Amino acid sequence: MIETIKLTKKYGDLIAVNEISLKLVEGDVFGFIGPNGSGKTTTMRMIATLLNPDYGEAYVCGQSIYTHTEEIRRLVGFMPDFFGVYDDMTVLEYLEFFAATYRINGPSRRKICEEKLELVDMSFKRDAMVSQLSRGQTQRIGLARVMLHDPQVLLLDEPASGLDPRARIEIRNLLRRLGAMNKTVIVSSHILPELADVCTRVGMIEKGELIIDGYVGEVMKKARQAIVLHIRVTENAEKAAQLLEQCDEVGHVSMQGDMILAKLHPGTMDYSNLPMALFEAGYRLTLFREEEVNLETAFMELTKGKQQ
Ligand SMILES: Nc1ncnc2c1ncn2[C@@H]1O[C@H](COP(=O)(O)OP(=O)(O)OP(=O)(O)O)[C@@H](O)[C@H]1O
Repeated sequence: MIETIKLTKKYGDLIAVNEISLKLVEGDVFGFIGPNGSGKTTTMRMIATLLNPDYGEAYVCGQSIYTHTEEIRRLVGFMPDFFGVYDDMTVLEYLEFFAATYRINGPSRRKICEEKLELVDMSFKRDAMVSQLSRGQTQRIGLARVMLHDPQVLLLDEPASGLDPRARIEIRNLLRRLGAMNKTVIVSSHILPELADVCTRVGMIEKGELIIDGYVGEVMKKARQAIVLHIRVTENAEKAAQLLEQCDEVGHVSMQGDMILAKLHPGTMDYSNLPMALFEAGYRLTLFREEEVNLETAFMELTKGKQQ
């Protein structure tokens, strides 16, 4: 659905996007994560044919961004991070106006607009003035707008920025629905937890370079190369830590307050000896569990050393 090959954009000496290669298929909801200025918008604008790359190639549904601009614009719905709305219109008029620009005419136009309003849970505001919407409601109308022509690919630039927690949850639910509808979605954010539970795939961009890219499961697996145990004993934690350090399974031990963090050697899965060793030395355990690997800890682990 979307393929980029060494996609590159420079602004003078600055390499805003540096040889990004990506391949996304139908139903992929790709969380594009990176700090401010890392190149997310620039990448999306190139895929949307709004900006010419300096080097590299991108295809949307098999069509090149260089030769099939018109076709790609029909296939893509791009929601920029900032977009204007026309104040003196009702919500429905606003959508009908944009539907007309997509040449959606006749009786189907109203129906399509109402369907998209339904999809973003905004039917109850169909007759409200656009100027009277909250920021979250405006974002949702923006999403309805980019879906009017039923694009196969959605490029959503920070759709949840500036929204309250409830509106963020609604955007997440909507992203899930889009994936279930077999759309291909790229959604950017500089906040990882915001996207962690809705994306099927994640990529992290730093200074124009894609430093991690993979299906959520793969990323977690990569990060899980070494199990970390969280251990707490009733007393003499420092001594217990020293004892653990002598065990064959353990690679590195550190303290976090009164908790011992024991990182096992990569690939070591069986650590059943460790509680035994502690018991036999007279320690009483109050905690013994594996550190949970969620997407956030996975990223922290995998990007160690890659970010300056
Ligand atoms: N038109 C331009 N001229 C010069 N430099 C630009 C231009 N557009 C973007 N840049 C630079 O390119 C880099 C990448 O910008 P981009 O907007 O793609 O980042 P981003 O990851 O989307 O950031 P944010 O999270 O802040 O939206 C930044 O250093 C930015 O200053």
